[in-house]
Amino acid sequence: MSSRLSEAYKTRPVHLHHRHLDITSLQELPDSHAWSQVDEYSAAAGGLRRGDSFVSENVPVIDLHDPNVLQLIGHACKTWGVFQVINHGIPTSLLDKTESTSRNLFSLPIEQKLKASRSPDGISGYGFATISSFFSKLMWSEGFTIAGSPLDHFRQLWPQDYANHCDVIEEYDKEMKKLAGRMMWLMLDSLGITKRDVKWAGPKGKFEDACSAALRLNYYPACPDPDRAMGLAAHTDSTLLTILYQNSTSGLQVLKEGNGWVTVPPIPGGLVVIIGDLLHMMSNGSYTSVLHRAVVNRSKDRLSIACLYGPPTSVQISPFPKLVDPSHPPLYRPITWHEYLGTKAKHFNEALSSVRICSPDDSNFNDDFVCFPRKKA
Ligand SMILES: C=C1C[C@]23C[C@@]1(O)CC[C@H]2[C@@]12CCC[C@@](C)(C(=O)O1)[C@H]2[C@@H]3C(=O)O
Ligand SMILES: O=C(O)CCC(=O)C(=O)O
Ligand SMILES: [Fe+2]
Repeated sequence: MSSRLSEAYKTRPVHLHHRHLDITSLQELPDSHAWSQVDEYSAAAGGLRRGDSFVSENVPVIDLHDPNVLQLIGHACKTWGVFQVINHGIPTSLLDKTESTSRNLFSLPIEQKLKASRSPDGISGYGFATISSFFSKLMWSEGFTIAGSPLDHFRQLWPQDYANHCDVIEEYDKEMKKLAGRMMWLMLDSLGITKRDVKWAGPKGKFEDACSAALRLNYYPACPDPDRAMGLAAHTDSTLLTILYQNSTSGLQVLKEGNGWVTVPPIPGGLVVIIGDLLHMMSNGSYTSVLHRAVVNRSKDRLSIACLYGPPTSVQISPFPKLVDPSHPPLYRPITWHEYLGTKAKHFNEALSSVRICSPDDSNFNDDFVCFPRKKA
């Protein structure tokens, strides 16, 4: 796995002043984890509050063998910014093995997990999501990020049998990167972008070896008071795209205009594809980087594995010239992934609008501020 991504936080360390608490055995929600605002954004998007039931639209499920796959993907990217894929070619056995390694990791004693903690200027290791620093309350989840080789951290976690767990994670990373490269072309194709338009897609034009990815293992224990807790706060991903495996417990929700928060139900063997901020910029705003979050529940724990896929960290990302003309001026200034991760660590959900080109007569200019007002828990 590439370790270039690990450089991104060296100049902008993310200090988290939270104490680690073993939340798995708690019978009550401690004040440190009690959120007063769990339904932010919902009213603005025209939806109901958590717990209210109403019929809403469903996140598209796309069969990658469907003859209309390009149109289906293009439509999903524009209207939802998220979809699920089936017939993607990733063997169920690999998904099962990776889930089993992740479960094994999170079931280790807290002292053991803390031996593999993420450092403030690092990306890899056990610890809170980087966005935790924006909230006064803690999230009801544990996480482990892997960028580059997992070997050093896994040796700390499993001194005896780290090798097998490393093999599983490395195989998963390799397969996910291949699928992400394939998804990239399906999404770009449906925008009319060809290999000639993407100079950094690597020698074979398949994004392989050119792109970086980080894996984030997320674990959400069952929660004694789920309505006042937050598994992972609403955010967009700072990626080109994210491929998410979720086990059979639901919890992922996306914000959809006119519907509010919509649950992405787990489907056997399915994988969720989430458009990130960089693809939003490259498409000049036509593909939506969707605001999403993870909620928790009282009876079941939940596990998800995100492959956060981005371009080579020092390539300038900007709207494709093909998608720009006098009536569609570029909406974003060029930025590298490295710089954008730093911007996200500083501005969180306002990062995207901070990269937006300011034009006084652009009536949409303030849209991002309207959609993503920064909220404290
Ligand atoms: C490459 C990355 C994207 C990410 C920050 C990270 O350095 C590694 C973890 C990623 C993650 C996963 C959970 C949500 C998120 C917002 C976070 O805090 O850590 C994302 C970050 C992101 O997309 O900005
Ligand atoms: O656990 C989930 O469903 C969401 C995880 C996520 O959004 C992330 O890791 O970026
Ligand atoms: Fe995410």
